[in-house]
Amino acid sequence: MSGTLPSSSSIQHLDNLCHELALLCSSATPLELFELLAKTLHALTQGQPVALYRRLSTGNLRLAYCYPVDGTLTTHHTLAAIRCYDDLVASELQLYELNGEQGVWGYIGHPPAAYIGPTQWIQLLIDIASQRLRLLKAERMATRQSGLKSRRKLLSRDIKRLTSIDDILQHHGASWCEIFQAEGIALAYQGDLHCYGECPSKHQLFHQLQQLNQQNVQEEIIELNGSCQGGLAAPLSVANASLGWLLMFRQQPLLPALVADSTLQASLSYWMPLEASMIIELADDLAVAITAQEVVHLNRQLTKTNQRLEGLAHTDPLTKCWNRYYTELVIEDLSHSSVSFAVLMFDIDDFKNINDTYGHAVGDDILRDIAHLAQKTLKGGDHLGRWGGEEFVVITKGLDEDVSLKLANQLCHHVEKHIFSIADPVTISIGLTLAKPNDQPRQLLERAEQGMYLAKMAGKNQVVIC
Ligand SMILES: Nc1nc2c(ncn2[C@@H]2O[C@H](COP(=O)(O)OP(=O)(O)OP(=O)(O)O)[C@@H](O)[C@H]2O)c(=O)[nH]1
Repeated sequence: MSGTLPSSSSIQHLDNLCHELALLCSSATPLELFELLAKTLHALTQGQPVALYRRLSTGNLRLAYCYPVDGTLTTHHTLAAIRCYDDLVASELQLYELNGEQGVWGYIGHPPAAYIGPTQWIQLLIDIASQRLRLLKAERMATRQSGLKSRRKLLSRDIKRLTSIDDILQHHGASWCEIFQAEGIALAYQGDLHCYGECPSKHQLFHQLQQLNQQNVQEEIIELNGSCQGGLAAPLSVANASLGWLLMFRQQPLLPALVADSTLQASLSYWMPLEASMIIELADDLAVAITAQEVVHLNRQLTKTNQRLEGLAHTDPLTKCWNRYYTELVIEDLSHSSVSFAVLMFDIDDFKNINDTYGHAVGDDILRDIAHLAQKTLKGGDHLGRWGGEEFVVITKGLDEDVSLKLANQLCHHVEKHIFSIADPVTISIGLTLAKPNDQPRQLLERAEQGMYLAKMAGKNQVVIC
């Protein structure tokens, strides 16, 4: 071109080229870009089919796009058969390199054409397209990476709140699908499958997992074929222990409806290396989250079991109030503290008579009723324990003698007024004592018992302070 005036046809070409370049520069997705580039090449070669191959990290090639979309692979079988650079060279296709960040990203090519537009313009078109592709990919990956980063933060924050793997998938599945442009996610953990979105059937998944586990694979990530075509599997592992698999699925092939040929299907890649590494990051987070969740769950169960055991060890089975062992501990503890407290010991009057008249089972009911009644009379921080047989002990804190006496009298009164299931009256006798400095538990209890004995002596159904 240099030194000569351009002809009118080359001006026309230039016009078209400027238009194509403008379109390429404004393409919003790689697919749109491939379409435009292939369409332009198709026109410049007077209707030759155009194929685009992506270079994999293994050095092999994969057909990623072809134009025209319909029918090309049926009429040009050789395009689909190209799997490596040697195949490409042997094919005699007219080739152009698409350069990515790290060298050749892929190739675009077409069968030799009888007429072809000016090659330097085509090269310019390819260069601009490569540049645009790099930009689009960088932009898209940056958005997705930052999306994944914030979802990973949310996952670690949610570990304690989410109660199961299904719960994790319900809360995060939709966002992960969006970030990875996937239709479905499955988590295989301890022989169970948990699915979100559109996944292959459980039968197909179990079959696939069997294969994955048998392969004893060393790779970090595996693209799936066959019935799980479009799936990517990343191992869930913590500290080198394998827990299961994270599977992601893209059901839509890059070449819609073109690829009936299953050998070609097997050679299609649905995931980019950067996506794969992002999925590994997610799998690592998930493995930690699931393990942490398991630990939280086990801890909760352990705490519950401990509480139940502790409750059983400290509770009287008949009346459900504290037992003597625990009541002794409470008195022991309070005796060594500076807290002021009073001890009430009470006993059901003529209980042997009640048992003899109405039977032991009715006697048990009366014991339960009295414990319930006492519990209702006492305030929140007070302690009620069954001391043995028909004897109970109450410990109440922070009350002086007058208020303690009032409480004891109230208790007597409530029992007397209560309507029990028997015709005979039911009453109690109470011994009351206040803890003195340097009191030993035994001294305290002896005084309370003495008071109770005196109350019985004085005619029962009353309180005596000792
Ligand atoms: N139903 C029932 N009876 C019990 C239980 N534990 C002890 N007893 C009975 O409580 C009765 C206590 O009788 P005594 O010690 O003679 O005292 P009392 O008849 O209440 O006479 P006073 O103390 O003088 O009023 C005995 O008959 C015991 O068998 C129990 O868990 N259930």
